Amino acid sequence: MQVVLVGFMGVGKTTIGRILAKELGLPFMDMDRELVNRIGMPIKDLFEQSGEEAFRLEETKLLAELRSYEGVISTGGGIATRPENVELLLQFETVVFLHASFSVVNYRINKNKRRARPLAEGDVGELKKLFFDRKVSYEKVATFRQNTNHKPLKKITAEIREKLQGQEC
Ligand SMILES: Nc1ncnc2c1ncn2[C@@H]1O[C@H](COP(=O)(O)OP(=O)(O)O)[C@@H](O)[C@H]1O
Ligand SMILES: O=C(O)C1=C[C@@H](OP(=O)(O)O)[C@@H](O)[C@H](O)C1
Ligand SMILES: [Mg+2]
Repeated sequence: MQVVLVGFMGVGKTTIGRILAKELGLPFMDMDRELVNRIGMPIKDLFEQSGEEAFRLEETKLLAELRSYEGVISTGGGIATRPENVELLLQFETVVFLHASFSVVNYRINKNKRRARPLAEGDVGELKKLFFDRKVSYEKVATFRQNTNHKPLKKITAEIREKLQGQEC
């Protein structure tokens, strides 16, 4: 089984992916964590040293490698912005679009500063624009959507599992 989680920064991809994988008894891959291991530095440092494009190239390479990965994959929030990633994502068994309101993701990003997100460091207006601009690309690749606003994590993963089961029938 392949389950890929997409959605904006702070929507809960990493947190939910880890729990969902455990509940389904599947391996878990957080793409950002894997990329940090591979490039040997925090994402923020790569952005500063080599630019965002260098990160995007590594991200696409990893996504292509994961095409036959059996498990739960948490992507980074920018995954659906490149057309080549959209093509790849459409080939995975199930892609879940996690969504929440802008105020919720903005709150979560701010309380979670330690995990540096270079694209969230600027003006809140820019972040909001990115939030709305990216929505359409997540929709394009999604098999189904899952709301993560004001809900306990276990309830979110239970709802995803129910939708996954519904798909099998
Ligand atoms: N359903 C939720 N309710 C409350 N806090 C959440 C929820 N999902 C995620 N969080 C918190 O929001 C922050 C961002 O979550 P994270 O999983 O890193 O998001 P993403 O990988 O989508 O950027 C973390 O501090 C996490 O604990
Ligand atoms: O939205 C983005 O472009 C990014 C989101 C981050 O992942 P999360 O969505 O897990 O924060 C990380 O991949 C990188 O900072 C770029
Ligand atoms: Mg994450």
